[in-house]
Amino acid sequence: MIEQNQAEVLWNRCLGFIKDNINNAKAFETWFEPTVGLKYENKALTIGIPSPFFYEFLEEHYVGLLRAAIYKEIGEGTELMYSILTDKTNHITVDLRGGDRSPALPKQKPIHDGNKTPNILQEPRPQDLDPHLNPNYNFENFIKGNSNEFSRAVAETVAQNPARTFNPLFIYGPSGVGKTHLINAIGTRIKELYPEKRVLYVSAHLFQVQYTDSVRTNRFNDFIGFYQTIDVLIIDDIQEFAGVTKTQNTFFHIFNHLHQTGKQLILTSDRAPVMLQGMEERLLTRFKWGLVAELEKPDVELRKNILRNKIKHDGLKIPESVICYIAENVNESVRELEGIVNSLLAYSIHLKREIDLDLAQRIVRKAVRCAESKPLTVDNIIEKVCEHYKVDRSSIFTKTRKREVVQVRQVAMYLAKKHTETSSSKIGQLIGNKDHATVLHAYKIVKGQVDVDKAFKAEVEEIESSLHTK
Ligand SMILES: Nc1ncnc2c1ncn2[C@@H]1O[C@H](COP(=O)(O)OP(=O)(O)OP(=O)(O)O)[C@@H](O)[C@H]1O
Repeated sequence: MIEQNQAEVLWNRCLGFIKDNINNAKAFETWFEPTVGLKYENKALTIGIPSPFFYEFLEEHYVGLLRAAIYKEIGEGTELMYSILTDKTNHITVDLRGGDRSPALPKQKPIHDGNKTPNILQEPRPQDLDPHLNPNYNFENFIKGNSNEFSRAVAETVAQNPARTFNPLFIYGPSGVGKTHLINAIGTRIKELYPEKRVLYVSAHLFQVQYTDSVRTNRFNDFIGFYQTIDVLIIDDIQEFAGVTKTQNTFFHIFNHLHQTGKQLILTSDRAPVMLQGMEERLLTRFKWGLVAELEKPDVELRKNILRNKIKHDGLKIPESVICYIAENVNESVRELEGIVNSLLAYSIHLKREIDLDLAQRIVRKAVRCAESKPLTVDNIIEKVCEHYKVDRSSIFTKTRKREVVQVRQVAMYLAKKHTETSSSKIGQLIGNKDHATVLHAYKIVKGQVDVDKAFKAEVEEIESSLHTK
């Protein structure tokens, strides 16, 4: 490969020829002076031009002169390539190939190596591009509910009419609520309706890796050119761009190019644009150009429907009472729900027993120990302790000194002191109408036993693990 300065030398010779032969000095100043020789390799000279319009204009008006210049100064058969300096400070360029429309310059071979060879004038066939979509994530198996109805509806609208309605479509929401599923569903539907469209799903992380790699291997032009050929660009977890300025800068140019040329952008994030710290303002503004839709945590009805669907899909038999129990107690994300069903299946195979409420409770307790955000009350504790020791709630208010009832009171007092902010006298009042000294005594006794008796400790821990489940 000849150095770039040699490309400059070659192109300057061509410019000399052009200057001598052009009939209008002003035209030379306007159309040729801003150009620069960038690269010469494999009998192809790449020149940098300020905008795509230069390419159009030069090819339309000066193709004969260009051919004469490069044939004379470099040699017959030399190809001319254009590279748009979209950002002079950062040297971001977009490669175009000259000559396709010009009989004067040699015709280049058609390029159809899909993902690898970007060329926006000779777009690779759509079938050469792997969209990287997950076919398991489609609209058919995306269960509808109150929390996702709006996002789902706009997703379907975008899928029906890419780049005509909401552009960009920005979907945000906490982890595991179906963002990736939904955007894959959009991509898959677009491919079904418009097979000729070049759809690409990419995680923000992968985009960043590709970008860094392209810079490292001197293929930055290929990288940016490739992304500019995409019709529907889907980027997941855009919050990963926060704080990485160069990636943001590059994405900004790709975003602008695609948006301006009527291509669809679909983005997801774990938070709303306004909450995206470390993201350039100009990008945040653009994220809000189209539609920002929130995917909320699924409500209990949606959780039940998702569970029923998964159970049916996996060919499992799980009683409705178990479904309700899981849906009511596992409320963080759909991913968590799916995990519980998978664990249930694994446990039931391992223990060779039917999936029942008891098994579900054990698994849910382990999985969502601290999921509940509501503060515990003394009442919650009394309920769980009574449930555990199978003692009637009302018995703790009687004067009885039966061993099991005394134990229930003491354990309840211990847990109330440990897990609530309630004062000792209030705890005493709520648990059998005792005074604060009794509560402190109970706490000491239970704590002492927990410290020395492993079995008792496990028992108390089991109650503790149930405190946050309904
Ligand atoms: N409404 C739904 N119907 C059916 N499955 C769903 C639904 N919502 C989420 N899921 C399932 O839940 C799992 C997690 O969803 P997904 O990966 O799309 O979440 P996410 O919001 O992208 O999470 P993250 O931000 O962590 O990447 C997937 O298996 C997905 O299929």
